[in-house]
Amino acid sequence: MSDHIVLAKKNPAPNTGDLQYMPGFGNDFETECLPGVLPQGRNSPQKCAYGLYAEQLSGSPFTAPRGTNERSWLYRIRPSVRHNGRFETLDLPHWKTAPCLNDHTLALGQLRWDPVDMPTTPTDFIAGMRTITTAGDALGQSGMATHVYVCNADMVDDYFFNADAELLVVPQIGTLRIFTELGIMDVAPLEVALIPRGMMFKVSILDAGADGGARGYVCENYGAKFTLPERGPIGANCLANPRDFKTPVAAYEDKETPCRVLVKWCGQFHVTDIGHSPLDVVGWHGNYTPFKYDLRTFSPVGAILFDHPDPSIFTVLTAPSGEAGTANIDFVIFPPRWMVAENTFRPPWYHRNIMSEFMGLIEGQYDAKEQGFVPGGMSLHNMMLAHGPDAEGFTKASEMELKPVKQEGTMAFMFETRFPQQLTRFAAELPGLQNDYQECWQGLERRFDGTPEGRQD
Ligand SMILES: O=C(O)Cc1cc(O)ccc1O
Ligand SMILES: [Fe+2]
Repeated sequence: MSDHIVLAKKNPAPNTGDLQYMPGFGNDFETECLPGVLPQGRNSPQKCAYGLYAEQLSGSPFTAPRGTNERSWLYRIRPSVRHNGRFETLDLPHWKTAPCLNDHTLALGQLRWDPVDMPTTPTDFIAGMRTITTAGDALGQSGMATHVYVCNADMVDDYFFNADAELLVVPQIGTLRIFTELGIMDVAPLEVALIPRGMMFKVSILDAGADGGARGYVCENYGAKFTLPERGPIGANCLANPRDFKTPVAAYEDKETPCRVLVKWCGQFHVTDIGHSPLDVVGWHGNYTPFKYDLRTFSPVGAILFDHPDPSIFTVLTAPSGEAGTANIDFVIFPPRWMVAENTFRPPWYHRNIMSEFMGLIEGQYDAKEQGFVPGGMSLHNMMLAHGPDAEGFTKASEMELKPVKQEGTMAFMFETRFPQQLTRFAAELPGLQNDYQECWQGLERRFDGTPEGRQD
């Protein structure tokens, strides 16, 4: 950690490296780098301690119901408005925003890709964002985009905020250090991080992969914020537990050198100069916060006698759309777990879905695909398009002895949305697009020639 960064110290949690986090989902937190930064019993005293400025960051309308009302109070060296004049437009050609229709000529179909290559020239997290699909309409504050980021350079004097969406970051290779206005999070593969809409941040690569860079997936959520799904009859525990979400303690940079603030706003990018680091929040309190979550702390609940349940049992976070049970986005994982169901075809069933499914693989193998879906790769099974296990997977799962089997060393995930996902031209023209993906189902033969008990071949 460099000299000019100051970190608050508070209730160190175990196993969090040199950074500290506060546990809980949607809590009202408070954290300060110096004693007495936070005013007590009020938000906006005539003079703030240490001469700081008070600034509110509203993540919901003032009048949102208590359950969804989110804001934080930031006590900072300068207010955010202190930058050098107007914004200028900036070109980031690979980061697209919905609606982004008819951008390619690829025919409709089930799609799968090999991993996107690492960049060969210095590329930071923002420049390395490559949009794969867009869905809905960012201006209508609904829908989402899926991206892959590939980067090999740190953001040093560049800072970014996204007015269009919150960002759910899913690293696949390399550990990211995400320095936000509210604190610093280190996020490694098998962890995810959420950066709230409008919150300033920069990303550096803490630990690059073997090929010198970092890669991962991002879900850009234009709609209502990600929250925990209801557990229904599961009760008060399991799935993603609130205390496993970690919000960083306050941290600030006291840096008085030329910097830039980059903004994504209604699908366009803008930049302005600023003479200091905008990550200058010395203390804050509130419930509009970034957080990270370790996917290994997800406690899966599944079938313990027979049948394959709907994958919604594996929902980590859901972003509601306003229509009950119809998510703008569900973030679903397929973690290591025991498969014990008797007399059951255990992998995912053949399926057509009104929701549109984008999938990625962080490590290991996914149980519906024997080959071709590799870590860092992705697949798209769009609205109402049929999909399911490949022929090899079907044969194996139909004939295996159904003793308990542990699926180990695997972590796949899905960004599932109610909106059809529109492919970008970049995705349609990626060299890693598998032209032979359909082949994986061609070995599924006609099977209507068996006995009532099922064909024995
Ligand atoms: O592989 C998929 O398509 C995702 C998926 C997984 C599952 O267990 C059930 C349905 C489903 O769509
Ligand atoms: Fe599916």
